[in-house]
Amino acid sequence: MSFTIAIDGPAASGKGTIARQLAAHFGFAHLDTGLLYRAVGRQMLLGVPPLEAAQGLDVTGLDAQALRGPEVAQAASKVAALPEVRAALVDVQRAFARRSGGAVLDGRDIGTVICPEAEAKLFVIAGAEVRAERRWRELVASGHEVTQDEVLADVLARDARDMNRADAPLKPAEDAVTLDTSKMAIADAVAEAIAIVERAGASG
Ligand SMILES: Nc1ncnc2c1ncn2[C@@H]1O[C@H](COP(=O)(O)OP(=O)(O)O)[C@@H](O)[C@H]1O
Ligand SMILES: Nc1ccn([C@@H]2O[C@H](COP(=O)(O)OP(=O)(O)O)[C@@H](O)[C@H]2O)c(=O)n1
Repeated sequence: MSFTIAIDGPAASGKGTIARQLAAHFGFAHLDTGLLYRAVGRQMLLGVPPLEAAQGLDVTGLDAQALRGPEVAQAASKVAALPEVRAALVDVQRAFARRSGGAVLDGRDIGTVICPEAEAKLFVIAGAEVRAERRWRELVASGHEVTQDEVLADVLARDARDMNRADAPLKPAEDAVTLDTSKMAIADAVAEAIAIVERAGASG
């Protein structure tokens, strides 16, 4: 059996949190596709040409902790605008989406480009100030020295780049259900996401 849940949305909207908890609830595997672009972005900061980095990426060995910072996030959204980088990362994501036992992928173009046939699609949003505050708390807790204004600027710059690029821009798929988590606690957002996925035919 293969069942794919596609979750897209802007930076720090809560899609990763929802994706992880949906995967645990339904017993599916989870792929945070942002980590792929972050890994390529980090390589670019180290001087490796982005296409070379994308083609040589070891997707099993990604160190999420080392990829979480705002500098890597900006680099990720720059390499993510390069069509050849996106093309180099398509196959690994599609193979993951179709693995037996079910899969949850979160990113920007999962419901639109990577897996338009996904059985369930969510588009997770929240106000920019709310998202910046959440991400700022998370970064400070993990030892990054950043101000809330710097995080807001990072989030807004990435949103603009991600929404306005020509190739696979951030936008909801026509058949995606939008979930606005601005005023929701994590548990409520997850419960709502589970209900949406159950309505799409998954059981768990
Ligand atoms: N509904 C929510 N209410 C409060 N905080 C949240 C909520 N959803 C996520 N968070 C927190 O916000 C931060 C960003 O969430 P995350 O799931 O990583 O977002 P994304 O994957 O969209 O970038 C995390 O620290 C997470 O714990
Ligand atoms: N499927 C995806 C996932 C991420 N990305 C890019 O990678 C960057 C980092 O993604 P991320 O999901 O780790 O970012 P956050 O939402 O966690 O802040 C984004 O700003 C996008 O530019 C993408 O283009 N397509």
